[in-house]
Amino acid sequence: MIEVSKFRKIYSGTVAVEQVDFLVQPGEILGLIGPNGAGKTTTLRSLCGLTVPTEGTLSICGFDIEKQPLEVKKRIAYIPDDPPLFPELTVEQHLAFTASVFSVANAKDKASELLETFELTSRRTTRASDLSRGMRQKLAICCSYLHAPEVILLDEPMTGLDPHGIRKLKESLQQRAAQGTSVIVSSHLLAMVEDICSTVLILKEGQQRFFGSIAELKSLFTANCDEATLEQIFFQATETEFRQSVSAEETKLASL
Ligand SMILES: Nc1ncnc2c1ncn2[C@@H]1O[C@H](COP(=O)(O)OP(=O)(O)OP(=O)(O)O)[C@@H](O)[C@H]1O
Repeated sequence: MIEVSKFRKIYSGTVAVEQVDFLVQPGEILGLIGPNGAGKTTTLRSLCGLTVPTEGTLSICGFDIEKQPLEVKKRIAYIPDDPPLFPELTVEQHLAFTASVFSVANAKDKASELLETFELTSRRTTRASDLSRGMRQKLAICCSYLHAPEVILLDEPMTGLDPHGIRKLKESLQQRAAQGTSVIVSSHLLAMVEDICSTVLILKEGQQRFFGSIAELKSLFTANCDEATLEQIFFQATETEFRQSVSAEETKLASL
């Protein structure tokens, strides 16, 4: 479970995120979308404690990110768009290191299975510095899955992946969500978001434009939900003055 309330982030005068509120239940995959500079990475980094929020409350599985960072780190996996690996460590050394940090049981079997799924078995002894961009991404995904996190945050995860890798990543996220994991995927690939996400959060220039189900978003813009794609609606939601209206009750709650 991921809960974000009244989140705001200002970097030395630049407002990156302004008053964002959303919830990702266990088993849900949230698509985090918005134009460049919308605040997507800032939101993900704040959720895993790499960026300190200016205001608001962010929690993972009921643990406050600022007050209980260790409890949060045990339960979370964050895959940034350019994962920081150790250049001198091999593929299997990365997995062994990750397993020891998180005290993973049966780590060797789990690591072998993940390497097989993401087609890295033949690269077990290759150093990270000698992997291709897509292979580094696949290794980061394998490492992040090893401790069976309850929350997975991914920033542009498809970048560099081949079609097999994209399919395996999508399937693995859906499988993990089906087992109760909460997932956030930040991406500009709207067809992929529409394919695997149950809910979306649209940001623009740090402002929350919409949070809710894709069906709900479509119903705001079109009479026939089946005909409009998320891509078509994205432009209407971000290139107009559209703001999701909130009910009178929510407005009252927000003002308390
Ligand atoms: N470390 C930082 N210091 C100052 N400003 C920052 C910093 N990181 C991000 N910003 C600013 O915060 C805003 C949001 O940036 P962020 O990286 O969160 O956007 P994004 O939605 O992930 O964009 P993109 O789609 O281009 O990756 C931008 O105006 C950016 O310039």
